[in-house]
Amino acid sequence: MLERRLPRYRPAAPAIPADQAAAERIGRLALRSLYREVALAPKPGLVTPASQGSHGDMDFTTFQRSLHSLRPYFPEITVCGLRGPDFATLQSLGIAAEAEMLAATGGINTHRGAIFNLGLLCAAAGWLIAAGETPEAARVCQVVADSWGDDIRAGLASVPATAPLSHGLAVARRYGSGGARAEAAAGFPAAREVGLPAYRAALAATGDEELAEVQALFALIAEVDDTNLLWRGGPAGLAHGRHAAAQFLAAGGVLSDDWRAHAAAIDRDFVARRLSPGGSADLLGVTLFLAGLGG
Ligand SMILES: CC(C)(COP(=O)(O)OP(=O)(O)OC[C@H]1O[C@@H](n2cnc3c(N)ncnc32)[C@H](O)[C@@H]1O)[C@@H](O)C(=O)NCCC(=O)NCCS
Ligand SMILES: Nc1ncnc2c1ncn2[C@@H]1O[C@H](COP(=O)(O)OP(=O)(O)OP(=O)(O)O)[C@@H](O)[C@H]1O
Repeated sequence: MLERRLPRYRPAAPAIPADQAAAERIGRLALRSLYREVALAPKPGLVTPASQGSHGDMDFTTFQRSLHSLRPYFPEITVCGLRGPDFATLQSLGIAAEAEMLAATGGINTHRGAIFNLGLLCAAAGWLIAAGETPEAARVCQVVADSWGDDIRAGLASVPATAPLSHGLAVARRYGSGGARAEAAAGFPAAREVGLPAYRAALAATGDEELAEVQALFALIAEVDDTNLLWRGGPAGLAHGRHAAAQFLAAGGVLSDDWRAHAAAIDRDFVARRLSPGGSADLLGVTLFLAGLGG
C-alpha cells in the first residue's frame, strides 16, 4: 500500500534544500502549463489572446491577472507536498488560492478547476521528491488517487441538500456527472489516457508544440464529461460539443490541410451556442504539466 512506499506526514520538518528547489521548479512548470493553455489559439468557445470565446465577463487580460495572482501558490503547494500532507491541509491552500484569484479578477472564476487539479498534482510531485522518487506523470497521478481520492469523493457526497450549489455541484446533482472531483479522484484518466497520448502523437508527427496542443484539446473535448459544457448547454450541449470535436479528429485533426478553417467553424458554432469547454481547457493544462514531467 501507499503508506509503505511514501513517508508519513511530517508537519514541522524543514525541507532539504535540494528538495525545496526541485519542488519550486515543479510549481513553476504548473504555472507555465496554464500560460500555454490560455495563450493557445484557436480554441473553440474559450478565451484566447484574440478572443473572449463564449464569455462576456472575461478576456485574456483577466486570465493574465489570475495567473499572476497564482504565482506563489503552485511552488507553495508543491513544497507542502514534501511533508506528505492530508487532504484538509491541501484544501486550505486551494481555498486561499481561489480567494486570491477572485480578488485579482474582480470575482470571476478563471482558474478554479486548475487550482484544484494542478494543486493536487503539484503536492503529489512534492511527496514523491521527498520519498526520493522521480515525479513522473503516471506516478503523480497515482499518488493523487491513492492518497486523496477517498477524501475528494467524500466531498462530493457530503454536500447537504440545502447547501448553495456551485455550477459543478448543480450539474453533478442534476445529471450525476462527477466533473473535476471525479477526474482527480480517479488519478486524471482523461489527461493520462486521452490528452497525453494525443499530444505526444501529434508532436511526433508534426514537431510543432502548438499543433500538438490543439490536437490534445480536441481529443479531450471529444471524451470528457465537461461540467462547463453541461452547465451551459445541458446534456444536448455536451453531446453536441463532443460530437463536433470527434468530427474534427475524424477528419484528420491538425494533420488535415484545412484544419484551421474547420477549427474556426467549430469556434463560431460554440460561440453561437454559448458553449465553453472549460473543463477540457483545464485538463489541457494538466496534460501539458504531465508532458513536462515526462515518464
Ligand atoms: C473541487 C472544486 C474545483 C469544485 O468545483 P465545483 O464542483 O464546485 O464546480 P465549479 O463549477 O465551481 O468548477 C469546476 C471546475 O472544474 C473544471 N472542470 C469541469 N469539468 C471537468 C472535468 N470533467 N475534469 C476536470 N475539470 C473539470 C471547470 O473548468 C471548472 O473550473 C472546488 O471548487 C473546490 O472544492 N475548491 C476548494 C479547493 C480544494 O479543495 N483544493 C484541494 C486541493 S488543491
Ligand atoms: N481559456 C479558457 N477560456 C475559458 N474558460 C477557461 C479557459 N481555461 C479554463 N477555463 C475554465 O472554464 C471556467 C469558466 O467557465 P464558465 O464561465 O462557464 O464558468 P462559470 O463561471 O461557472 O459559469 P457562467 O459564466 O456560465 O456563469 C473556468 O472555471 C475555467 O477554469
